[in-house]
Amino acid sequence: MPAFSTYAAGTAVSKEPDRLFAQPLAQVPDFAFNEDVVRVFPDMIKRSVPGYPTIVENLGVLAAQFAQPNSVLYDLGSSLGAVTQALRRHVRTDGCRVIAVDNSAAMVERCREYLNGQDSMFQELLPVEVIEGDILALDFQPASVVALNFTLQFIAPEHRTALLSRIRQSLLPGGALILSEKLRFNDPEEHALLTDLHIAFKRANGYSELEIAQKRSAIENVMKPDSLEEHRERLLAAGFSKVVPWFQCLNFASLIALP
Ligand SMILES: Nc1ncnc2c1ncn2[C@@H]1O[C@H](C[S@+](CC[C@H]([NH3+])C(=O)[O-])CC(=O)[O-])[C@@H](O)[C@H]1O
Ligand SMILES: O=C(O)C(=O)Cc1ccccc1
Repeated sequence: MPAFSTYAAGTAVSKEPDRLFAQPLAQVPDFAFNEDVVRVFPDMIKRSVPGYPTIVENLGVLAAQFAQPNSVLYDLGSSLGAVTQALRRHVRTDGCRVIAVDNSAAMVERCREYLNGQDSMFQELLPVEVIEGDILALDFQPASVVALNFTLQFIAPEHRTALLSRIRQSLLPGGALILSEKLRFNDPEEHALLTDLHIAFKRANGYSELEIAQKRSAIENVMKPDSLEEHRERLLAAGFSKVVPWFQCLNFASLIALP
């Protein structure tokens, strides 16, 4: 059995530092998961999302509790496959396989390279299929675990309930959806405080005021966070029976939703 200990152990991910927003831009384009982002993505997400390494690693631990024999585990919006790799480190249930899906060609190409690298080193890993496609158009197979790790916030708000309903319908008894998101807060003071603390987190991770401001304007049209209450109501409306938050660090949280 390979001795994995930390995020992405086993296959070296790119260590290129994120300086995408370091120079003043005449006009900040909308954020897109393109080649430039792919090159710096591991550094960007770790320095931007408080609790990200803890969420990813423990998502594997949680998934191992819900995985059912001979079922599919989905990693939706897989980016470079960090969640898929955590599933491979922790899930030992017989006959499970992972389907990772992302609609960014650049992400999918690099993700396949990482996972193929692992496959060639270790034989006993869960089989993985990486699909380049839109999760809104996915034909779901019966699944025991579905991970939406910071992906739903990039889906147009009007499509979110339909997507969650389709996920709910594909979930097997005993399975779970694990949903991680940036949160907004209905209470303006709470929202302002946690936003300021998130900015402090980014500053402490070496981002300048300019980088923070330009990244903020790049994501504001493409990433639309909801409140915890909105998530809970939408998940219940989509047919989930129980919603249990298991992690929050500043304005980033992860929930377990049970069928
Ligand atoms: N409609 C869509 N269909 C498929 N993929 C999509 C869609 N919309 C966006 N994406 C993809 O969702 C991913 C969101 S990043 C997930 C991090 C990863 N889960 C991680 O744990 O490292 C979150 C972040 O960067 O904050 C990107 O790779 C998009 O291409
Ligand atoms: O950077 C931010 O402010 C975020 O909210 C998180 C994020 C992380 C990576 C890509 C897009 C957004």
